[in-house]
Amino acid sequence: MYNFITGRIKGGGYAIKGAWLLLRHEPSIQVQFVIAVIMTIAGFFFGITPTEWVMQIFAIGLVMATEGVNTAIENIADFVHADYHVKIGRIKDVAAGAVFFAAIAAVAVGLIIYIPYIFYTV
Ligand SMILES: Nc1ncnc2c1ncn2[C@@H]1O[C@H](COP(=O)(O)OP(=O)(O)OP(=O)(O)O)[C@@H](O)[C@H]1O
Repeated sequence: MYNFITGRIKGGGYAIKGAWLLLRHEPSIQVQFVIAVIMTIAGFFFGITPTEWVMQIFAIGLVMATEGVNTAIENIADFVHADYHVKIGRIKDVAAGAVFFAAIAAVAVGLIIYIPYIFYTV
């Protein structure tokens, strides 16, 4: 039981270290983090509802998590095969495609939340 708990705490530490590495070294994650901060400020500014907060937080989390996994896949791909290979290109394209799905969903959520606040509030 003690080992289980210390193991989980250690795992959490590695995860926080990984999140910090992404924020420090990955330009795409840095851009998404800035967008997340702007959207959070917008949420307070427009006074969005709790449900809208949940949607927004999920959208931000989905994009940043997918981008993190994409970065890990890119790193693995470069590690196992640093030279050009058509399969490595395909693996990276597919991983980037996953981020694209998440980003499209996040943009849709953002538009659905904010268009009414921007255009229909008197
Ligand atoms: N070793 C390779 N072999 C074949 N194609 C590759 C290789 N490395 C990259 N590519 C192609 O270049 C694209 C960009 O790859 P790269 O590793 O530069 O990612 P990136 O655009 O910098 O991603 P991110 O912005 O998320 O860091 C890939 O999606 C793939 O099509």
